[in-house]
Amino acid sequence: MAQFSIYIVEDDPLYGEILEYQLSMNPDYIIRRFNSGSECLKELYKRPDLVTIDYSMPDMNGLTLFKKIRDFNPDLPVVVISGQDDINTAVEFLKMGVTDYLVKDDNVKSKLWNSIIRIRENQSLRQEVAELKEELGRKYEFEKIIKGASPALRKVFTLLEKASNSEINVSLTGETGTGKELAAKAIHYNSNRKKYNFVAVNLAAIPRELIESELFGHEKGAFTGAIARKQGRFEDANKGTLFLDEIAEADLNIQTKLLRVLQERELSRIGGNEIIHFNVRLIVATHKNLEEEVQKGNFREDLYYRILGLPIELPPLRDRGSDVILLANSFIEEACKKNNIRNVLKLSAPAKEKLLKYNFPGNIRELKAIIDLACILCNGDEIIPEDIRFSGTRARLVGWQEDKTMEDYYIDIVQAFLKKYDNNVVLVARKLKIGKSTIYKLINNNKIHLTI
Ligand SMILES: Nc1ncnc2c1ncn2[C@@H]1O[C@H](COP(=O)(O)OP(=O)(O)OP(=O)(O)O)[C@@H](O)[C@H]1O
Repeated sequence: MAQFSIYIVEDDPLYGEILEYQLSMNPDYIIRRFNSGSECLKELYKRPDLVTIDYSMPDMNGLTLFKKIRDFNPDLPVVVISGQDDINTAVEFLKMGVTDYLVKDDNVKSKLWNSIIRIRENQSLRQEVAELKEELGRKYEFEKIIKGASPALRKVFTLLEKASNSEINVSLTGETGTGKELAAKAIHYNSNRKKYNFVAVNLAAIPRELIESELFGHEKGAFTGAIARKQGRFEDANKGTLFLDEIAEADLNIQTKLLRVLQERELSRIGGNEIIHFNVRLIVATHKNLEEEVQKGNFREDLYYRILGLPIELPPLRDRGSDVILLANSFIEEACKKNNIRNVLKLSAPAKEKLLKYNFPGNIRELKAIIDLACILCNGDEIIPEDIRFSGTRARLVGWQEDKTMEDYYIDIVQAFLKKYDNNVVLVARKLKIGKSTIYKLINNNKIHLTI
């Protein structure tokens, strides 16, 4: 067990010594003795784990001292040791929240010993309950922010929890609108860094020539237009989390600078000499396949390994089964509130069917926009299929690329099905109406990689 600090307030030096001697038999107990209440009060800021007080002290009586201790720390256990065997005083103290009331008799040493054991047991139980509550709170928070209950999302929740409980860098992948930024925020706000800043930078949204100054800051006059010193986003995120969205868009020059800064955990602003140390957790996101970008020579391999950390893939909405309806209902509720629609609208059965059949290339962001519009178009209490409008340009084949061959598409499709059905080759073969051996051949020839 950890060390346990006990303050003894006792004006009788002999009695104080006896108590100290008895308690110091336990090597975990760190004892300090005070001859008066005021001396003890001055040292409370050092956060003892327990205070024992004599009922009658020269400078203040036990009751006054106890009230002052309570004002300072309402949770600190206090044991009163009194020369008076007066039941009324004992009851009064106990009602006020004293942990124990002991009478100075021949057995007081062993009674105090047992009382401390009980207090410690209680404290560790309370701590355990608090920890369990916090853990529960965390789960609740994740599920409150990131809505969904599909098996694909459950796997993500497990990883998000691991990420928030640790300090590891995180790399989020997933198609546009799958909730990468939301996941990054959820990690931050469930982590020990939550009291500090969550800073998001979208590298695709900033002109190339400004990225360096945005990330690392600049000194006044560092370049034309630098009219004042500017702190960079790394500094803004100190002790917190820096979310670099669209990391694949960083050019090789920025990649090199990022690598150096991340390796050394220090930076200097453009045009400055001062070395600035920082402490950030990095979360990066991209809708591209970074490994492929490394192979193509577009992304530095050493930087890739430095930022990879814990990779988390956000599944596309079409792989989240009935989460589509769960999310739709939640967005309907939000939209009705926002638009002052009194009765929360319902999704009719054919409307649900229409949503479930769609492939949502824009994922959750697209679903949200579709639902917002449907709530406005809806005439009754129920959303009907006609209220649900898919934008023609978006309902295209996902992943369409001119340089892909028919075989590439074939492989993509089989790979996607294997992922969706947990690598169940027999089931995938049945769904796609192809032979099992065809799939096994693709796996054996390393054309398909089974992912977990
Ligand atoms: N599971 C979810 N529950 C509720 N809302 C969600 C969920 N996932 C995403 N959203 C919402 O969908 C929208 C898009 O999410 P977000 O911006 O996090 O996606 P993204 O993957 O970062 O997109 P992009 O790659 O385009 O930057 C946001 O409004 C977000 O709040």
